[in-house]
Amino acid sequence: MPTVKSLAENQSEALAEIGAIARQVGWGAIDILRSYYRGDSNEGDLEIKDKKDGPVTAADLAANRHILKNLQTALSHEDFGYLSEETYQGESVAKDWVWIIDPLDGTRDFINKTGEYALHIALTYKKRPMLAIVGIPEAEKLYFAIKGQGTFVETRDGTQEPRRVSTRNQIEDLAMIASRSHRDLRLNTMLERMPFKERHYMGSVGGKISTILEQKCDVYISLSGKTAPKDWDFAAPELVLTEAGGKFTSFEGNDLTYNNADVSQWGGLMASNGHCHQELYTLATNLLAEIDREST
Ligand SMILES: Nc1ncnc2c1ncn2[C@@H]1O[C@H](COP(=O)(O)O)[C@@H](OP(=O)(O)O)[C@H]1O
Ligand SMILES: [Mg+2]
Repeated sequence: MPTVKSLAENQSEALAEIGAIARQVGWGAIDILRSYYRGDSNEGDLEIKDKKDGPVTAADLAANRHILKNLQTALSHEDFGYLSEETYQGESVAKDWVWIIDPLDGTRDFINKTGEYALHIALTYKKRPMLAIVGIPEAEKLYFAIKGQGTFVETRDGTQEPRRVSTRNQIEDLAMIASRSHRDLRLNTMLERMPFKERHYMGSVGGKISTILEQKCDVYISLSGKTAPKDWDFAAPELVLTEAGGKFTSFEGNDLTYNNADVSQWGGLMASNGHCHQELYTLATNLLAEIDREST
């Protein structure tokens, strides 16, 4: 059984072993989400409930139970902490190694049947991601990455292929993707003023990052408003993008940290293929200042 001791002794071997466990758990959660999505779950209806930060369904909760139960069975209980969207108690977890889990990213799109939802499982060490799974149930694909070892996509039959970001390197040639449902006037105005070649909108952070890994898009931009995305929305997508050659930072160019006192990720998030990353976040920052001046 992989433990914190084995992680300290031979990190890459232990992470490879944990990665295999996490992928298996991820496929099980994909099956649960797909069966609720199709309405053929034995466990009953979707039972949609509105919470402060958006809707939650029986599918979120069932996938969450599956992930926690199986990770906790396969791994030493004392060694790892768990920060999950569905069980978050308002406090950070006092462990070095912490799993950050979103069993259903894009719940609103799941309910609205756009097919644009994902599953995120990240293992972080001292607030930074070391291992990540992003499952895309409706594509039956599972992206995974281990720090320093690249990003791969796995299909149902266990076939794995490496993934890299696109080589497009002029802002005018880039395809941008942003949220379908979390956009306010400030973000919309900023996106309109950026000279992208294409603009796309879809649900789920994992889904948007997967379009960059498939080289259909090159940039994902998000901006908090009255509310902000949370650690579980970003931790796993970050690592699968950066290990594929992309960059994932705040509008100030900083890395994000996770499992802080506040799980909200306030401010702007720039995720790109990396080739004009600094130019992109500098432009975003300048445009926001311009927009804010105009509105006062
Ligand atoms: N400005 C914001 N405020 C709060 N949550 C946000 C947000 N932008 C994105 N998110 C969260 O990020 C996830 C993906 O959002 P989107 O589909 O719009 O990209 C959703 O979470 P969940 O569906 O996991 O609850 C959503 O709640
Ligand atoms: Mg969720």
